[in-house]
Amino acid sequence: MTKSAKKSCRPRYLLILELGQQITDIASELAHHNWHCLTATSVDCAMTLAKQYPIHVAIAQLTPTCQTQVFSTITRLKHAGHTMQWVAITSTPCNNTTKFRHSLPEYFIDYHHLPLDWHRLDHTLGHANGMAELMPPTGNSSITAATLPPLLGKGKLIRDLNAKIERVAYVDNTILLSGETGTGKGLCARWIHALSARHAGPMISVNCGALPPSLIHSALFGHEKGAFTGADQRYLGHIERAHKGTLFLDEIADLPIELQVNLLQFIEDCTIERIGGSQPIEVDCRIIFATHQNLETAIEEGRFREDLYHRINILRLHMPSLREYQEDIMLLANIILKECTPADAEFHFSPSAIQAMQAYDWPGNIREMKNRIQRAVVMSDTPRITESALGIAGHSKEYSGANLAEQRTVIDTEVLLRAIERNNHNISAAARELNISRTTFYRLVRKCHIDL
Ligand SMILES: Nc1ncnc2c1ncn2[C@@H]1O[C@H](COP(=O)(O)OP(=O)(O)OP(=O)(O)O)[C@@H](O)[C@H]1O
Repeated sequence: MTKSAKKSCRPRYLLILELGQQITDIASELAHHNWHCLTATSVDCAMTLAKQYPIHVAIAQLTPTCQTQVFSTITRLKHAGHTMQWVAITSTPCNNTTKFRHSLPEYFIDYHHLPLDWHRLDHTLGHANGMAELMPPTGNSSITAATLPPLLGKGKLIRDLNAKIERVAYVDNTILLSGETGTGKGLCARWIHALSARHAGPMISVNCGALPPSLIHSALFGHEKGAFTGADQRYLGHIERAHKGTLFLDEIADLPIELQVNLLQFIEDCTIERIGGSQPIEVDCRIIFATHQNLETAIEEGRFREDLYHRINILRLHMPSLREYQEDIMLLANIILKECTPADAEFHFSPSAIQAMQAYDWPGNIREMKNRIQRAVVMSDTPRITESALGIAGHSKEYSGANLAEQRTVIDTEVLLRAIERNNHNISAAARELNISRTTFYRLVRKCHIDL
């Protein structure tokens, strides 16, 4: 028992995370050292305990089989604002062959291995607990941008996707992201890199469709001085520059078929050769591929190698198009509107704009939504953003067969809002102008959900 623990009569809570096989019985031993141990065998259980008890320190039993779940549980607890200090328990000392060795410093302040020296472990935990008690409450402030899920949305589709992204981020495998343009493949790749053990290394993004065919080989693999006319110095290609980090190859279906062989070879043996070079160069990077095209069709059309497809199609994440998560459309639109609104201004969507946005197909997905809202904010003369300002008039239910009651509400809302604006928010004047009583005016305001 540490001196501080003897002096204090407050209980010291310790969360023990056991998601895989138990390495050793920590709880019974540490109970003798004045720790109030709370064992969690699932992420939900850990979340519940973290909400109920003032836990400053936690232990995770870390084995190669449960490492991914452990890392993602720690991240989820962080997302929820639970910033306890973590200590790992491993069965053997970490060395060069331990798979999770690079991730340890990311998540843990220390690790102890079997056979455990209980006094040393108690000292580590006591020290962490004492220091944490001195810290001011942080709320969610310790959550960095990199650990917050970037894909906006509260619906099940996006929540599941965010959870899957977290899960794949911690393993070092190749990932394939598919989905329409503007669905957030680039955003997702950056987030995976930020969460991964390679986050301190470079993140190199290459759009395979944007590189001129004559330069693409050298851009990816580099060249030696004098390799071809104009090669007046050595050039390190994108792949080599991604060493120790992440290589994001966007629009992979646009990579010329001859280069797909070189890429496959690199994926197989992790070495490249610069053009004009004679030495294989080892490159250690994780590759994330993305495509908005259907790779299966590209194979049928002879534009994509089947062997490369099988090599990259192992961990695949599909980014849903915006129209697939309708329930989140207004949540996203309001967040984007807030981001675009200058500090001294205020904007809101008109009811018919809301209907039009919900009825619209969004072929360009969130990128299109961002662009439309940004343009509307710049061009609007009034605080009210209409479907015309968004450039999607004709998609609202007003025009697409909504029932009479819905159409009346849309019209009433427009009329009321205009009257309120014209009369500088003087409700009596607005009611007078519309030739209705104040009571009727307020009833209509309530029916149309207008926020006065
Ligand atoms: N689910 C999302 N949540 C928040 N922002 C998003 C989401 N999806 C896309 N965005 C935003 O939309 C824009 C386009 O995203 P991004 O470039 O990642 O899409 P993409 O799928 O890679 O598109 P492309 O296939 O055209 O390269 C970015 O500004 C990004 O921040």
